Amino acid sequence: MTAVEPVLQAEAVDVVRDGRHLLRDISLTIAPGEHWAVLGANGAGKSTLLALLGAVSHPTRGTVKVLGRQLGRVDIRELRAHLGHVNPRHPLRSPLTVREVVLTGLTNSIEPDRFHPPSPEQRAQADSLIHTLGMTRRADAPWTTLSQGERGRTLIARALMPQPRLLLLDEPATGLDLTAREQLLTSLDDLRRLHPSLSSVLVTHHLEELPTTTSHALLLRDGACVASGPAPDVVTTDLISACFDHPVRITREEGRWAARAAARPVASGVR
Ligand SMILES: Nc1ncnc2c1ncn2[C@@H]1O[C@H](COP(=O)(O)OP(=O)(O)OP(=O)(O)O)[C@@H](O)[C@H]1O
Repeated sequence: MTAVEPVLQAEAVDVVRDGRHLLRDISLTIAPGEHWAVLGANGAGKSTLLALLGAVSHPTRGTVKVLGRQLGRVDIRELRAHLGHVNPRHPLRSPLTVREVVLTGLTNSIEPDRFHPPSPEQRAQADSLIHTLGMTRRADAPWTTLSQGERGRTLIARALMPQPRLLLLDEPATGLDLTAREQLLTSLDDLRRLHPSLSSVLVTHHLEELPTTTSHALLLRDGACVASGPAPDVVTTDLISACFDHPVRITREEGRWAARAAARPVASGVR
């Protein structure tokens, strides 16, 4: 039996900036079909890790390999073609429609490439992704009129146009209201079921923002790994309390996690 090649492998990675360790000795292997959550408090190093995984920055020490090819040794554009990185601050100002925005994912450009119009197959692929992300009714709506949640789902469809092996999501539910957050999480679950070999990494500090299909988790604290592995082993009361340096109680219901402050022991004599 041949072993499945990991989509991404980070080994003993350190990131040092201005003499400060932002990440220390982080190792992570992501296999096809795995959906990782990276959890940690503000400043723990989550975005720094995601920038490494997205080939946006380089490690100070250690190696990052995308589909077996090492960051720093091969053309970075070639590696990035396998990585769907969703930038929540997408700098689009013009009123392109949802469909047009999704199609710009083919050229990873902000505006459409007028010299390379998409083929009928590519248009059909865009419509299929728009459908999976629950945006069919808004496919012809201009970007400038979209809600934050609709923009987020449009950008995920855009990132998927080049058929990446790994989707990187940095706090995709931040700022969304309850309905928009639930629509986003349902869309992510649908997407993962429809594309079983796609892998993903989702960064958040809110456990309530984890889709039910989250399979693995890595907990960061002050740039170091507190725990990593299958989500049920890692997203636990003890490990999350250690990660956030605060006593919390973790529950999981119908696949979704929730965290709340652990009840404090009542001191004797106090009513
Ligand atoms: N270029 C840099 N030079 C020095 N320090 C940096 C640099 N970039 C980030 N940092 C610091 O590194 C730490 C980790 O930042 P990072 O953005 O990765 O954290 P995070 O876990 O994503 O935080 P948040 O949840 O607040 O977004 C922070 O203390 C940040 O101020």
